[in-house]
Amino acid sequence: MGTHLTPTARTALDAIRTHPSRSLLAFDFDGTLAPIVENPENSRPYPGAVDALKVLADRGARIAVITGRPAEVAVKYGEFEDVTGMTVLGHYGAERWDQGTGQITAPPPPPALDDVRRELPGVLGEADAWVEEKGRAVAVHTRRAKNPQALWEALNPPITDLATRHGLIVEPGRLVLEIRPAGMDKGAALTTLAEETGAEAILYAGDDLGDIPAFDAVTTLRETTGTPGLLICSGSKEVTALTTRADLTVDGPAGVVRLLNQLVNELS
Ligand SMILES: O=P(O)(O)OC[C@H]1O[C@H](O[C@H]2O[C@H](CO)[C@@H](O)[C@H](O)[C@H]2O)[C@H](O)[C@@H](O)[C@@H]1O
Repeated sequence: MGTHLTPTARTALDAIRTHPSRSLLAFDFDGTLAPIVENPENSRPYPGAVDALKVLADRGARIAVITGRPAEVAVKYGEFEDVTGMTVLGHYGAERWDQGTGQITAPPPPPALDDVRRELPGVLGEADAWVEEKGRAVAVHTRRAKNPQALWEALNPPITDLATRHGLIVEPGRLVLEIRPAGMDKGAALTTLAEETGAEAILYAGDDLGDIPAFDAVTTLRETTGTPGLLICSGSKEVTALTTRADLTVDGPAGVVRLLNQLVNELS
């Protein structure tokens, strides 16, 4: 694996192989562990993904998923209950589930979301969009529209305006515009977890724009603390922004699982 890696990425990979118990392996969910599907409620991990995570966790690696999903939903869809010591950070890090306790911590949803919910139908009008209710956020999906990308682009300005008027932000993603509170992102979430675990090597895998802060966090940790990091892009035609930042681009969730299995086979 990874014959053309940069020196820091190579160091990270070697460290993970040699000392999995000192490593933090963190993953985005949709588009990285789980293939993209039309209906978000049907999203499930690629076959073999969770089995590979279980083996790595049993070898002592700290496994995390950092997702835009509510933590409870990611744990349920991912069937992560048996991955030893795993942490799921939901809503970009605002929520947390730990396998050890089975507990979820989640701050209350921002009251401004109620106003957004009231005004959203007027903003969407007759648009062929689907609204996902997420508790601490609402996501407007265009994947099932006749022209998904055109609708996404048309809805971006009015949805951004709606969010801004209510002190919220828009998280753009793969044919989705999510209205959510500011103040947390996957970079801050990953940095906190890296500090908490004292990880000596980090792997992060993601596919979408919301993963860029996590990629940046790994880069910063490499530069400031010297922690070796390996950045994996779960490649797609929909998002190309991560490929230039990644050490390795693989072929979507199938490629991520291939890589995990390779890692499992290479553990010392
Ligand atoms: O941070 P993630 O784990 O990548 O979650 C981001 C969003 O993922 C989901 O939407 C995406 O996946 C759907 C299922 O494959 C797909 O239909 C949709 O087009 C994608 O944008 C999820 O529904 C969102 O709530 C998450 O924020």
